[in-house]
Amino acid sequence: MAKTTPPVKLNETVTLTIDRIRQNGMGLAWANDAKTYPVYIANTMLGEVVDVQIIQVDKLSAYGALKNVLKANPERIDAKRDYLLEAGTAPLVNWAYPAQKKWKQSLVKDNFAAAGLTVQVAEAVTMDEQVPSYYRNKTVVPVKWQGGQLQSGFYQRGTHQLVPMMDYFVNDRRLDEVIVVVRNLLEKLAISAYDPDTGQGAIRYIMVRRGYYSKELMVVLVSNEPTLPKQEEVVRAIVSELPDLTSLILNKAPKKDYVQLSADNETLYGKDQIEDTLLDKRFLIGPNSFYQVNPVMTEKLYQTAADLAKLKSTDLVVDAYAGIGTIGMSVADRVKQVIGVEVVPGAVADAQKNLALNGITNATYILKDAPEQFVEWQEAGVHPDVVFVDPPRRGLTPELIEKTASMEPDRVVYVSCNPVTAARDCALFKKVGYEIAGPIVPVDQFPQTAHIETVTVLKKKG
Ligand SMILES: C[S@@+](CC[C@H](N)C(=O)[O-])C[C@H]1O[C@@H](n2cnc3c(N)ncnc32)[C@H](O)[C@@H]1O
Repeated sequence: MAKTTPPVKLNETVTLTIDRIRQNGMGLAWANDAKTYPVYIANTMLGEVVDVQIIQVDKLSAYGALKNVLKANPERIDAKRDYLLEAGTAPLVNWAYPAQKKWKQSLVKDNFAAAGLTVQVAEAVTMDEQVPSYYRNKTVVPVKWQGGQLQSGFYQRGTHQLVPMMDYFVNDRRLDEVIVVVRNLLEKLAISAYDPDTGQGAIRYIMVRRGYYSKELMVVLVSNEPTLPKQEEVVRAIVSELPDLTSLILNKAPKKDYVQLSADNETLYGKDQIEDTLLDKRFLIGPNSFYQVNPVMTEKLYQTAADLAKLKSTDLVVDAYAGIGTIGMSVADRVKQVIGVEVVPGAVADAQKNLALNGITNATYILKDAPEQFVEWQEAGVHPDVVFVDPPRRGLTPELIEKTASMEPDRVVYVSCNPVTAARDCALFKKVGYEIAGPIVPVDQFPQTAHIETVTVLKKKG
């Protein structure tokens, strides 16, 4: 192959036009007339003409930092929160919310088109606020001693330098307050924090989770060491400074890897879980359990999924990738039986407690890898009417899709947090006899970010 020289040089400033917005919310501009060499630029919008300083040059593409907007998209705003762009936590913060909503709708359509599927996509279901913010019920924040102070914030990309941050804009405000209170107490008691350079020190992260309706508060100290220095003093101080504390947990995570929490928890104060409500059902939530982060939108998401499923009182329903059983339990009253599967032991334990808490007797949750469980169900002759799937970002496996089709459910309701894998998997469902019924509904669980949740209904053909 002929050796080509990139059309841009490191540190030079160039004027570019944003041609499209990528999946992660970054603008793409072409650096050459042939449109073969893209430059990716954060904090840009479609059609904008921008001055960009080139900050990374690779063989096939480059990254640029926005210096100046020469021609702005009419929906650009100045949220005066550019630190969020650096943190990467709210990449769309300078987009007026209607522009975020419109882009997410088109993103879903484009992803399905790329997978060979022409689909209708409804307008995104959104929060009621004009500027949706302060919605997250959980945050995990790294801490580090720097310049004689214990800082909490985010790691600057590619470095071990922690940038202090107090207002995350997307967290429930009480979460941000609690992080600061706990961090200050740990600082006062001179508790060591994990240093990624040396691999030494105790506290790695502070995690806070709060019930939206219950206001119950869980603080998790994620530690590199099995006990904390001055543990009793730490507990006493946190308990006395946080009157709303329901649960204080030590999570022992001695590994030097990217997994934030281990499965090893010790309750230092209060309960092992907090409780919250979704669609009038009560849920116990442990430190390791997946629980949707935007409670207002979660209710809208589940409502949308249940409505589109057109449930009947005779239906046998599968709740796959169930977490603590929230989807299945929110529809259990309307159907004959729910059978669920989830791979995280703590989540299944919570699901079982949640069944009892809500007096639900027509649902069961199994601890297993979902594809494996689908094989077992299929071999046992199980014939569900409706299958809900809500997998992580990587989506479903071809085997699970094949086994689903073999069980011949009338409807599959695919709840997804990644339109790329949802589109890929729906194309596979099409090959095994299912078609997309009605428009795909995007649900904006993650305003100010590039993420979007979707609900797609697949119906058995013929
Ligand atoms: C996006 S969450 C959805 C959870 C739940 N449906 C909800 O709405 O809260 C995906 C869930 O799939 C679980 N999971 C991941 N891989 C799995 C697998 N191979 N088999 C079963 N569950 C899995 C995760 O632990 C997580 O609870």
